[in-house]
Amino acid sequence: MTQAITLTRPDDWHLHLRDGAVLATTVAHAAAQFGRALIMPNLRPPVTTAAQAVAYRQRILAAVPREAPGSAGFQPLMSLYLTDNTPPEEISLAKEAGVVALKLYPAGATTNSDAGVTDLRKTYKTLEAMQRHGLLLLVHGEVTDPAVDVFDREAVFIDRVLRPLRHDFPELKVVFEHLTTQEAAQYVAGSDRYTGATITAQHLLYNRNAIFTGGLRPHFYCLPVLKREVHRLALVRAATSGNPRFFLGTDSAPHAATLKENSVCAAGCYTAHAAIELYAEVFDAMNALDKLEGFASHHGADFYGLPRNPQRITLRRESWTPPERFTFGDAELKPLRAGEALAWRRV
Ligand SMILES: NC(=O)N[C@@H](CC(=O)O)C(=O)O
Ligand SMILES: [Zn+2]
Ligand SMILES: [Zn+2]
Repeated sequence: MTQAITLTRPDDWHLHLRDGAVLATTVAHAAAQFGRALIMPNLRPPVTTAAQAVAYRQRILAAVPREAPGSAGFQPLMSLYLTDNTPPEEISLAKEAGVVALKLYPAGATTNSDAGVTDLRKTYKTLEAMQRHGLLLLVHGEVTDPAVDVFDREAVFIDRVLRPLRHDFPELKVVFEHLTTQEAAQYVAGSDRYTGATITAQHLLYNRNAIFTGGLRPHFYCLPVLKREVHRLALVRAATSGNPRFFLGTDSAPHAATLKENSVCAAGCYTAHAAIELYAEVFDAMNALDKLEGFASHHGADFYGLPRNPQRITLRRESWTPPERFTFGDAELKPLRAGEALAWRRV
């Protein structure tokens, strides 16, 4: 049995840090393991301009714990929230400001998506500018049509939105975020080098039974929602296949515990406290620890056209139990697997 593995410092290509006092917790967790993270713009109000992204980046950098070994070099990569009205001129400003991507939230699809896109046609001039300037489009891939079953919304998105988009913008780099279905994994595996995808730890570790074990478990509720076992297995095969289209994006999405343990539970799982450890469990279970570095540390950087991180991290096979809760501003945050043992530990 492998007792330790050393890999290139990984990156998180899909991360929610939120803003304000909670950055002390969310940034510290991410910076401790990741070299870079692609920061999601769904704040309230959303990050829609280059100037807002630059200011948000400064607030994140100010929260990096400089004294913690390995954390000091943490680099947040910024994205803008695409709206029906994002002017094409904002794209060159974004490019100059170092913004790397725009995020498509179909209006109403997920947390803080009410300012999202109502009709992709309205954004075509902006998408053209993105294709021209080499900014990526990151998509929350679910339709919002109330007639479509919640568990089918990702698969329907592929046909209704993604295929036409790919046809109209063949050289726009698109990341299909947080895959949850076999259909999505197959679609990405069969597409060209302009399409990539992130996969979260929770979608690799759990199927939808986790939400209902012995009662309703809000901390397993995220969007897109966990699916059947056949889908989980398809995602595990994709992640451990070595295919460079698939890479790590935790979608760690913190919400105050009171908003999770609520009659209307907020969508999002918090995994940033032990993300690489959770992924290691999955790869280990598949006897595929040799594929972890590609998925976690190489494929995403290559897809984004950025250098791989020069630093390395080491994980040891050692059981440890993360805390039940973290401080989250003046609230509490309950992480995935709170108080449950993990098999791998960062050295
Ligand atoms: N994944 C989630 O369930 N929630 C995310 C939004 C998102 O990534 O869709 C959040 O911001 O809370
Ligand atoms: Zn999403
Ligand atoms: Zn997300």
